[in-house]
Amino acid sequence: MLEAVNVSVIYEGGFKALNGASVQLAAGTVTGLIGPNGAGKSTLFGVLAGAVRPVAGEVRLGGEIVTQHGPAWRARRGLARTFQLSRELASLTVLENVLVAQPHMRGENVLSLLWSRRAVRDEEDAAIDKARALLQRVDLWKLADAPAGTLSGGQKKLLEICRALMLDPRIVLMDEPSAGVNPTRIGEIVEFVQALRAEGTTFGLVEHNMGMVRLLCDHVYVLAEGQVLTEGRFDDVIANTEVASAYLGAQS
Ligand SMILES: Nc1ncnc2c1ncn2[C@@H]1O[C@H](COP(=O)(O)OP(=O)(O)OP(=O)(O)O)[C@@H](O)[C@H]1O
Repeated sequence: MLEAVNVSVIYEGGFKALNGASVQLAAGTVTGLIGPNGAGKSTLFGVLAGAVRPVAGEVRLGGEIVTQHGPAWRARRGLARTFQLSRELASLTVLENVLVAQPHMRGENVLSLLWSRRAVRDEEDAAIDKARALLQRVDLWKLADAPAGTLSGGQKKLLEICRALMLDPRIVLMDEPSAGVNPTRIGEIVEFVQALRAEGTTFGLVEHNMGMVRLLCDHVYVLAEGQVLTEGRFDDVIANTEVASAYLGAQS
């Protein structure tokens, strides 16, 4: 379980992007954060991941208070986040993209490299096996040697999820997985996330595509002006007239 409790964030210049927001991502579920542009959804993701430090409130991971720990520390505790492929990563191959997401245990330590080349090689072989298994699941292994920049929008999203999965996360935060994806291909991302959830992975999802939210999310929080306006099952939340007209109507 990952939770934010009464978190507030003030950006430079004094803008209060979050104002006492609380959310819980229950284990083995997909939790959606929805709401209008500027509501604070990405900021709240940043707080959960450790990239944005709240001025008030706390973050708990598996019951432990982790507010003071950054993204790398939280990633080692099983919390991963998907990132849009940067320009640099787009020029690497699909396989290289997944391999560079693997945390290096011995490989980055020069001394142990010298002492234990064999162990490093074994580790690399294991990483390649893991990467291959992931890419095969999403039908990208056949494109392993293609530059990632040549993939379709939907394939890039699947690759971003595979990169996150190299960390063996218990929890994955996904910011707008439908962005830039042909609507006819969104189902492939939905199916992959559903399969991973069935295996026990917990997801947080910031998403404007309400079709995707409806298909995927067990629980939804509606954010507005840095606060949680309401929460519940998707159908119940959108049945709330205030939410439907004021916050979702223009975007769904
Ligand atoms: N680094 C920053 N410095 C100053 N203000 C910021 C910063 N990042 C975000 N903001 C502001 O904080 C508010 C919340 O932004 P945030 O990106 O969290 O909203 P969002 O709900 O994810 O919006 P969107 O749906 O458009 O992505 C916005 O008004 C935004 O302009």
